[in-house]
Amino acid sequence: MLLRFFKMNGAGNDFIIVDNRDLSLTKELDGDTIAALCDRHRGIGADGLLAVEPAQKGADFRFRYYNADGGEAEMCGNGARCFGRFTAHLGEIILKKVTFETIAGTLAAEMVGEDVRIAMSEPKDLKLDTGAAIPGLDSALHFVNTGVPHVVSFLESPEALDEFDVYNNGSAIRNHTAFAPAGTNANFAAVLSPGHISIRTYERGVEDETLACGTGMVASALVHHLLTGAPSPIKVDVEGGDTLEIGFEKTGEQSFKNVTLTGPADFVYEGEIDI
Ligand SMILES: N[C@@H](CCC[C@H](N)C(=O)O)C(=O)O
Repeated sequence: MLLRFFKMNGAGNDFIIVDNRDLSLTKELDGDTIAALCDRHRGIGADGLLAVEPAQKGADFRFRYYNADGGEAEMCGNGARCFGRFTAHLGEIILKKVTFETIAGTLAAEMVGEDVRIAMSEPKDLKLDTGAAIPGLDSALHFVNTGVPHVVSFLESPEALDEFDVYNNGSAIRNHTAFAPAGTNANFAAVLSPGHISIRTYERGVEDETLACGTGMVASALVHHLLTGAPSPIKVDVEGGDTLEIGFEKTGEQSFKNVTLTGPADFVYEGEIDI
């Protein structure tokens, strides 16, 4: 069959997006097919695939997200902005706000000028300095689930981050027994100035560094706040060159509400491919 798809990216994290509101694609889009579509040499190429499905709990849509390896993940921050932009354009009138159900909860996307702002789920399982370690890395491994699991480790300087081996260190953290069986994404960060950080992320399910990771930016910004007291909003520079903004309100020593992620979500092209 011919699959109609759209290609989008959020800060360089790139996605295939398909409209499955009539559920006609559900059988076709198995894990192997998704992995083949995301293959950068033999397929369309992407960090993940987003499917728009009908809502089950009263929101506007249901959000499904699959990593490049074909496995489903609970949430994707950059994907959520692309999903928001895409679904806002599905009707005759372009919507300003859409809501959608993810495995991590019901979220909202609001169009803010050129950007999209996601109202994120409340972060959970936050632990500063988990005590886990990998050989050759001295900095502490902090953990927080911002929709999906994230480790955050702050390096001593932006220069150290530039030269850092994200692939090998990220893979060691992603597969560390301390974060099994789900595994984790791994973010390496550096402070540029108070309230402004830079991060690089190794993504679970892509099994490599990506140009940006939205839930990773949120995790890193919240850890930066807890370690330094930097107030909301926090700016995050990513490997793809963009700077995004994380907003939050603190509700307790290590709890937050009204967490937002604001940044770009761009259409690239649309096409058809035989699957
Ligand atoms: N790119 C994402 C995160 C996607 C899911 C992640 N790879 C996982 O499996 O946890 C983002 O922008 O948040």
